[in-house]
Amino acid sequence: MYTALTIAGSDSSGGAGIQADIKTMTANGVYAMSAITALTAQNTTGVTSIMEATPQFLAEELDCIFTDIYPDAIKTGMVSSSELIEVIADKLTGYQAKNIVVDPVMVATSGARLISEDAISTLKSKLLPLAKVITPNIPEAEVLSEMQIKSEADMEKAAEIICNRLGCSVLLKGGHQLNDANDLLWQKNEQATWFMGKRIDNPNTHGTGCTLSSAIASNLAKGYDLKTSVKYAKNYISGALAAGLNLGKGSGPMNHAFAIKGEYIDE
Ligand SMILES: Nc1ncnc2c1ncn2[C@@H]1O[C@H](COP(=O)(O)OP(=O)(O)OP(=O)(O)O)[C@@H](O)[C@H]1O
Ligand SMILES: Cc1ncc(CO)c(N)n1
Repeated sequence: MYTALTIAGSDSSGGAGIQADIKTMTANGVYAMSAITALTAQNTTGVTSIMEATPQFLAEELDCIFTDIYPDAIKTGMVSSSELIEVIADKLTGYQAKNIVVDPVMVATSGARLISEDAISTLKSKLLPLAKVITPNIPEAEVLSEMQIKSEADMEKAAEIICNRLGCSVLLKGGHQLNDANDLLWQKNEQATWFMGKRIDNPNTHGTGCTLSSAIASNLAKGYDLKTSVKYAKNYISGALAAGLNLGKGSGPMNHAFAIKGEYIDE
């Protein structure tokens, strides 16, 4: 069985973070493991409290995983401090991890900040360069490229800047702000590949970013190339959104049980 690891924060409401990642990996037929960077007390309306793991504990989680069931792919999500980012970068390098997908989580859908200001520079210098692909949304890409993004042409410019600076491929997600849910994959030698998505009329988007990056990692674990992995992951998230679950008082979670599995759609 193919195996994948998520290194991320726990979401007590089960819609984002570790819980979204494990649901996604399982639904995509991959054995899921987790190294928890922080506990969050949160629900569909917001985050009320965060308790970080200690750097030493996170290091032990990663040692236990890598010395026993070696992951075929890894996804990282919420990592709130420089120290924790450094532990992850050291361990991923030391264990020669492959197929690393970094979701540079900065702010939750509800608006809560999930990373400290100084950790952003550590993320840029230590973790993002290890990634096969990073998956910023538009506000995160604005921080990483230091430019404003108002159009699909701006998305291409920003993705190129990030790719050149950090040396990794960039999947810039349009879902957040622009009208269509079109995502841009920028790879060093191939430049722009667009993944077109129709905007699904569903206000319940808690955990979309976590779900997409976990689906990509699952597909990489199975041996698909990056473009195919993104294509199937986009199909998965569209299925999970279209299933139309409506739970909670705020922006609710998606339905993984009825998400159509990525591989079976080829449009
Ligand atoms: N309403 C929608 N309809 C179709 N696809 C969507 C919709 N909203 C988001 N997506 C898709 O979901 C994926 C995640 O994108 P999004 O920009 O929402 O991530 P994010 O902002 O990082 O998520 P999060 O809110 O969990 O941090 C992308 O492929 C995006 O195109
Ligand atoms: C734990 C966690 N990770 C990521 C996000 C981003 O959606 C969130 N809301 N919570």
